[in-house]
Amino acid sequence: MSLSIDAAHRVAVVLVEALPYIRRFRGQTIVVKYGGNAMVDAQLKHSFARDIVLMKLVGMNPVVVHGGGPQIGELLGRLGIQSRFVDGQRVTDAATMDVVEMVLGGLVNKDIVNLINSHGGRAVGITGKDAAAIRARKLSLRHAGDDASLPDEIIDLGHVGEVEVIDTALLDLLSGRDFIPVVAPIGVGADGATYNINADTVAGKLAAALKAEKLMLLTNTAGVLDGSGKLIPRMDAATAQALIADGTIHGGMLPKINCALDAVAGGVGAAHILDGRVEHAVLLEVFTDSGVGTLIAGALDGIWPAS
Ligand SMILES: Nc1ncnc2c1ncn2[C@@H]1O[C@H](COP(=O)(O)OP(=O)(O)O)[C@@H](O)[C@H]1O
Ligand SMILES: CC(=O)N[C@@H](CCC(=O)OP(=O)(O)O)C(=O)O
Repeated sequence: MSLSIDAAHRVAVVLVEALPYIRRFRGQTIVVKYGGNAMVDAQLKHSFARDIVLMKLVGMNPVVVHGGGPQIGELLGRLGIQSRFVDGQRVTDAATMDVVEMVLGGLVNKDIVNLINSHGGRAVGITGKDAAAIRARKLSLRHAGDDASLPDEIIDLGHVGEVEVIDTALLDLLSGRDFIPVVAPIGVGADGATYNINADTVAGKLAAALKAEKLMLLTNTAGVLDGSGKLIPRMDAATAQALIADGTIHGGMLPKINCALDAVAGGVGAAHILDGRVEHAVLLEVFTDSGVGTLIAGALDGIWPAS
């Protein structure tokens, strides 16, 4: 492929404009949670893969964490296994766990690896079992009842896990050797048990463990919306808590906000909730001052301290 002089000139102008951003993020880790529409629409898939490859080429260290809830649901449906969610978490019995591991660690993970590699990247897919990168334990979900004098109800979600510790050795090795890690949100217990973990949660914990400069969570809205449906461009922890309390933030946005808040409290520079329906959402975030979507700033931004 060769460019005309006109096209090459346009490319040169753009590259020069991008230089300050490339310099700023060179050598920095950027964790991207990939899911929602960006993962099913063919055109968006290719634009996402190109963004990740370009980030790597200019010296950033992208680490991709992926979801796959709809894909798991589809195979469970074909197998006639019912799924039930409590607070956005899939109740996971042994048969469901097998399907989750097959779909996330197999189909979805390798599809993303293949996609990135088809655009010239060198992606390596892992689950949290590889090198025991994601050590997990069983999640005990607490539910406060209406009567505050009674103890919280503990809900058993089966093989759903929470992250105990992230071992970054393998991820560091891969990123350091120019590979792009693609991580499926499966954890492993000290006893070798397999755990199904919410992908947003894994992305947040991974970003903190890798001391990432940015955590980007792609979703299917413009970002976090206020009560009248308008995008909130910036948010601090207090505003987020107020919007959760009054119900403006609910459902699938809850784990995203919570993991974004955890990540910035854990030292990640900033977390962004981005519109995965927009082409090149990831690059738009990196190459603009104002950014796109909702920014939850961390201590490194100097806007407010991590709690
Ligand atoms: N305040 C809010 N702003 C934006 N989306 C919200 C808000 N509160 C709840 N949501 C819901 O959260 C959804 C995103 O979560 P989810 O569907 O789990 O995303 P994904 O599949 O991308 O992980 C949105 O589509 C929207 O329905
Ligand atoms: C415990 C739990 O619910 N795990 C999720 C893991 C995948 C995921 O989080 O995928 P999305 O990001 O596409 O929702 C699940 O089983 O669906």
